[in-house]
Parts: sequence; C-alpha cells; structure tokens
Amino acid sequence: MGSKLIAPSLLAADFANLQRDIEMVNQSNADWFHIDVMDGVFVPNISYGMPVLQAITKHTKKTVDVHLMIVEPDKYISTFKKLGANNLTVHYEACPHLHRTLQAIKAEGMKAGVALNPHTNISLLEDIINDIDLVLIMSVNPGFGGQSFIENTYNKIKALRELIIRKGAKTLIEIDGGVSAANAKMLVDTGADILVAGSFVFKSEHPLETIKELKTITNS
Ligand SMILES: O=C(CO)[C@H](O)[C@H](O)COP(=O)(O)O
Repeated sequence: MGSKLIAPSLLAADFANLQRDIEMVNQSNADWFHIDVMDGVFVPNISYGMPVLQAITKHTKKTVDVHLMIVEPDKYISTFKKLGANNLTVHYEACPHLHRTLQAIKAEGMKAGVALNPHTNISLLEDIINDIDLVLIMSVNPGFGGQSFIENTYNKIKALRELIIRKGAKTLIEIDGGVSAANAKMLVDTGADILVAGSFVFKSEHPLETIKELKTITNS
C-alpha cells in the first residue's frame, strides 16, 4: 500500500464542542474518522451510540471507520450501514462465527475489519485472512483512551505482515491505542497502513497541526 492513513479517534474529542471537533477533522488532512462503539459488556466502558454516529456521518465526506467493542455485533450490521459506516470492524473475541459475520458486513457494502485484543495471537487469523479487509491490532486493552502503548504490538505487526504476504491477502493493518509522534514512524516502518490516534490529536494544543505532523511522519 502506498500512502499511510491517519484516523483520529473521536473518543478523545471534546463532546461539549463536538461539532467544532468534527469540523476540525473535516478540514484536516486526516483520511478517516475512527468511531469507537462500546457496550459496557465486551469492554468495561460505554462510549456513544447510534445518534452520535449519525451526527458525525451526516457532517463528513471522509471514510467512517467504525470499531465495535460490543458482544453480538451481528445484530447491528445493517443498522450501522444505514447510519453511514464505511468500514465495520468486529472483535475476533466477540465472534464465534467470524466468517459468517464478515460475509454479512461485506453483503451490506462495507469493508470488513477484525480487531484483536492484545492477548490474541495473529496465528488465529491463518484460515480467515483472505476474507478480511483490515485487521485492527489493539495496542492497548480496549475500552479507554489515553493508555500506554504495548510494545509487543511491533511483533504482532511483523507476524501479521508475514501472514498477509504468505497468503497473498490484500488486508490492511490498522493500529489503535497509544499512537503518537513518538511511535508513528516505527509503526509504519514495521508494516502498519493506518494509525488511529485519539488523545495525541484531541488533547494537543493544535489538533489540526498534530494530524498534519502524523501524516508527515508516516509518509516520509
Ligand atoms: O479503541 C480505543 C479504546 O478502546 C481508542 O480508539 C484508542 O484507545 C485511542 O485512544 P488513544 O489514542 O487515546 O490511546
């Protein structure tokens, strides 16, 4: 893949000024909007739900990349399509019938993603990798922004890149959690295609400039 993509995670946005933060991302050179949906069951946190997602999709032309941290995601696939999701990522650990789930996402015309918790081994994707549009490697335990990056992520990126090449798959590699200017270059050099960044962008003094900085680092 050529250009590396940056996806600001709305989880870290200022919800009292959500419209301002959405506009900021629209005006930036970020590639995707990353939206984290949490149910309080799969992860010990509840984020935002469908009305907020709809408010965002109505106000952007960027790719809307939805990461479902929920149990039984199959129940909501067509709903997320209607709400404007372009990519829909489910957790490996939440899907006993992952192949069926991915086919259902694709049948709705969305890109199908699979997220892995930090303890989930890449080798488990051996028989499904050719059906996955993107793998989201969680570089923190899912549920909260602002956590420290887990260094073993680099080993997982290498293992996944090796699997993708060996199987001739077209799968993209996305990294989420603790991403900053300090690790962005190493992540793309190791094999990442898309970096999700929450706190590093939205808690910075000049988020627009911070996105530009990440884009420059990852594409230099
Ligand atoms: O999926 C997430 C949490 O489950 C967030 O997208 C992720 O943690 C990004 O936040 P930060 O960049 O602040 O670590």
